[in-house]
Amino acid sequence: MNIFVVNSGSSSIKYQLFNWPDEQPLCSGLVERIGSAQAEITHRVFGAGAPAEALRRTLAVPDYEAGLREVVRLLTDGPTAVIQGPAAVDVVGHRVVHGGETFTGPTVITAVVKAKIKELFGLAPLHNPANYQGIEVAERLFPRARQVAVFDTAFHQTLPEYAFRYALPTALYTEQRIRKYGFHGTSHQYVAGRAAEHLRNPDARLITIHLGNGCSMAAVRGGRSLDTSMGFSPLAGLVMGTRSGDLDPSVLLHLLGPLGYTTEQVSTLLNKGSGMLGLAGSNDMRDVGRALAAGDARAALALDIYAYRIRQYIGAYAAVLNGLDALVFTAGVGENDALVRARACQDLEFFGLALDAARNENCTGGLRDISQPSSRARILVIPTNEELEIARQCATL
Ligand SMILES: Nc1ncnc2c1ncn2[C@@H]1O[C@H](COP(=O)(O)OP(=O)(O)O)[C@@H](O)[C@H]1O
Ligand SMILES: CC(=O)OP(=O)(O)O
Ligand SMILES: [Mg+2]
Repeated sequence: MNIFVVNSGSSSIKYQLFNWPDEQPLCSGLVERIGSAQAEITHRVFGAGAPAEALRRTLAVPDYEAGLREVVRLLTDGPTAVIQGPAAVDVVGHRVVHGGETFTGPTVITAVVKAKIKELFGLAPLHNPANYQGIEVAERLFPRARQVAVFDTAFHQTLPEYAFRYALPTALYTEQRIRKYGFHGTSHQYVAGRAAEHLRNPDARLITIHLGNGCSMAAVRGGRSLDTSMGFSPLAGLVMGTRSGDLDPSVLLHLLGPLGYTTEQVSTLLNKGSGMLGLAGSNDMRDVGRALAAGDARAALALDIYAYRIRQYIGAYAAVLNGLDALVFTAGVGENDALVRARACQDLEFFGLALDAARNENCTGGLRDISQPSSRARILVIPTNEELEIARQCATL
């Protein structure tokens, strides 16, 4: 069986094709800057005889349909072909960011499921519309395949009510479903599973720290999410690439009232113009690192704020878990940025956490332990693989 996994973002598509049940990736790739004449496709083929280098191509990709069509061409034609045609794909697994309270596990996509995903556009305006478009295009391009949705929110549906409810009048929850949902669940679930295996402890108390463009943390025990830093939307919690994370809600009222912002402007400011971009001038942590090395004071303060927020959540989640077996760093920043990891683990001796500076600096490859042997809890770096986790969940259906 072949499972094709699609992760449609606001301007990109990440994809991976797996042969099942051996979990063997046949190829993977990324289409960036969809909607531009200078879009870029990076495509990698795995297995015997495959070219070692990824293929990179710049071309016009006006929309998702054009992007996925190009990917299908790479899968089926010429030297990159790994399958005969679209009919060789049995299942298409889609990352869908918001599943509300309706979806607690992988779900075969029907007209009813699509309508529900559409209803949730307002709660995840940066993500669900793109995910939905990815589904519609995949239905056209892989008409024979079963389409399955795997929701970012599903893993966090185990949060106890006292953790997911806000202290607002009850009717706002019962009638309007205003509550904490949490996101990046597929990633937290995947790395928590890997960590528990590594520790040989299925009941491990873990704090998983996903630092990508969007950033979130989760408190996980026995493979169940007990709390997480994102909330009603993916805007809450940590400082992110372009999102503010936690704020006093009065700041919004001040922007909307005395400062005369429209709701649209506030949304753009908090989702797209804040975080590291707003503080340091770039949402890419590599730029912030370079600016810091060049003595830029704004970059130094931005990194202080970013790391301080992570440390606050480590403290909170150690309390939620009543102890800690491991801290797990993952995603683009968490896997690659030794300075961010070092700053996030600073001054946590109280919790018995001791980072090994050399292991942290020289850390490449798969799962790595970067703590000192004397550390009471392990500090792990585990590359996330949302696509593999999505394929596994599709296979369970
Ligand atoms: N070598 C690196 N050092 C520091 N940060 C990095 C490095 N490589 C990637 N990143 C960061 O990772 C981010 C993207 O992470 P990723 O998990 O791919 O995010 P997303 O899935 O949200 O697009 C980039 O914005 C960049 O800041
Ligand atoms: C939910 C979310 O924030 O996703 P991403 O990090 O991919 O933007
Ligand atoms: Mg991501």
